[in-house]
Amino acid sequence: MHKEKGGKGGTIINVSSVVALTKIVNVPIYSATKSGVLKFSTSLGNHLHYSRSGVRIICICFGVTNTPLLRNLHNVFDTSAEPLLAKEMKKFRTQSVESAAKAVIETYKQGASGSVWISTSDKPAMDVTNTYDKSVQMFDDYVYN
Ligand SMILES: NC(=O)C1=CN([C@@H]2O[C@H](COP(=O)(O)OP(=O)(O)OC[C@H]3O[C@@H](n4cnc5c(N)ncnc54)[C@H](O)[C@@H]3O)[C@@H](O)[C@H]2O)C=CC1
Ligand SMILES: CC/C=C\C[C@H](O)C(=O)/C=C/C=C/C=C\C=C\[C@@H](O)C/C=C\CCC(=O)O
Repeated sequence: MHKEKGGKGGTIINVSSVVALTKIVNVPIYSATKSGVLKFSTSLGNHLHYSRSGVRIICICFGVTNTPLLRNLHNVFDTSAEPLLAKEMKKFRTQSVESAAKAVIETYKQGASGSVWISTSDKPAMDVTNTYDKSVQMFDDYVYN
């Protein structure tokens, strides 16, 4: 896909989770992987890369979605975390896969490279790039000033 490698550009939509954006702390490895996806996407989607590659990189963070993944959670995570996990997950309205699919289409139509989206609780997909950027900017201010 990379323009400098003879490709025509394109779009990659990476799948992360609301665990990467919220205070959920009881699934450390899962959180690490989803945070990695988020940071990888925002970094690779940056205009410096995008202007060369022509490949738009978008990250979508799903809330609890009614897929087979949810149907057998026993022994997937640390079993001691299961009760807390069950409690955390009840805070979300489980959304349909149709809502998740619509959200992916919306991000494909509207998403800028490096953008971050949330799809949760059957609500329309929301572009949260500005909020995400602002939170990062707050850390930048602390680190660089
Ligand atoms: N269901 C949910 O509530 C949420 C899911 N996600 C993420 O969405 C993504 C998809 O999850 P679901 O559709 O819910 O799960 P799922 O378990 O329903 O589907 C996962 C699919 O990945 C395939 N797969 C597994 N390992 C593979 C491999 N090594 N190579 C190729 N394919 C492989 C499986 O065969 C399966 O079809 C995951 O990254 C998950 O972490 C994120 C937030 C919420
Ligand atoms: C508390 C989470 C609530 C909502 C987040 C969101 O809906 C979500 O991402 C749901 C995920 C459900 C995942 C179910 C199974 C995952 C399987 C593996 O990929 C787990 C990987 C590592 C487990 C080890 C660990 O993190 O402790």
